[in-house]
Amino acid sequence: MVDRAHKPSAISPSAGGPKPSVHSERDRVIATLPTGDSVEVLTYGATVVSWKSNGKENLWLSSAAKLDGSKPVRGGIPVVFPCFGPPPKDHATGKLPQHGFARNSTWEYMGKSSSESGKLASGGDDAVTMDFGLSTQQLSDEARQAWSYKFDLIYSVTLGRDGLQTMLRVQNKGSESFEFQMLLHTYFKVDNVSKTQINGLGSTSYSDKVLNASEQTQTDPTIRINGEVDRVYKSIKQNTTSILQDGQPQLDVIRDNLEDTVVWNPWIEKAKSMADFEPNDGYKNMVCVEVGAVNGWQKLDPGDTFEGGQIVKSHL
Ligand SMILES: O=P(O)(O)OC[C@H]1O[C@H](O)[C@H](O)[C@@H](O)[C@@H]1O
Repeated sequence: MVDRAHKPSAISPSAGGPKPSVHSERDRVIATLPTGDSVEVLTYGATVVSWKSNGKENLWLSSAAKLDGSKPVRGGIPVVFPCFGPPPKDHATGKLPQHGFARNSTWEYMGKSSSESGKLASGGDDAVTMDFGLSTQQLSDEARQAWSYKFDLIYSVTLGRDGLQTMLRVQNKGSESFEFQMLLHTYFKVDNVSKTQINGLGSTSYSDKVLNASEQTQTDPTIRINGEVDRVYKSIKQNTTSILQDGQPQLDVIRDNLEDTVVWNPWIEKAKSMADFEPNDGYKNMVCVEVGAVNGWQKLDPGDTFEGGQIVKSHL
């Protein structure tokens, strides 16, 4: 059971008018605003699998994604912790699978809080937050043996009229320090990736995992996708990465206390090689813009807490 005592108490929404609603099903929790905007979160991986605003789905989810807990979800927002990518063998995370254990562990739904105080609730609009917890005791024996530190994670998913906020709080509950990476592996849905532009990463240095080349610099302020892209942008100065479609702003991804962003599109061959990536040409309708702390390691001393995440705003 994750300790929620340090969380601020719920703030009542403004009086009058319809309120957001939250209902839980066997394997997921769904929040809906009076406007019809909604967000759906599986307890498996605390994976956000749908976020709709203005009647439109903002997240890409493979039609072959496994939602039954047998495999991390291909799409939505998988949570990556405590390592990104295949961990280095000589690191404390070295025995864990690619992207760690958070995305394939079952989290506890800790309840909702309504608020008008969040960053999404400007102008007195109601917002609703759902908290999910994962701690050492909930891990599989395999994961706990591979990484034996004591921790609490609280993942807070807030839906507001202005957008979606997802924040991960990491607490060291043990008596020794540990190192971790974290990332929110968001699959955004786009109409046509060939006409998608990504702005806000200009003049930033990155590692190109396709070319296996580190220390590259993004000279063009706009990234266009016309082939496989797998880049880790590091120590980014500006907080907002924007996704444009046909030259029109579609989404803003705002980093909160995180300095890195991965841009990924598997393109034709890699998409075909992933059994859970369907349809095969689904790469045309998605781009991953993944905020995180993945450049080196975050060190967390006993009792300390780290919090980072994103606010995503849709312009459509
Ligand atoms: O197949 P997965 O383990 O979900 O990883 C999917 C992708 O995640 C990130 O974007 C990495 O940068 C990619 O190298 C990786 O291929």
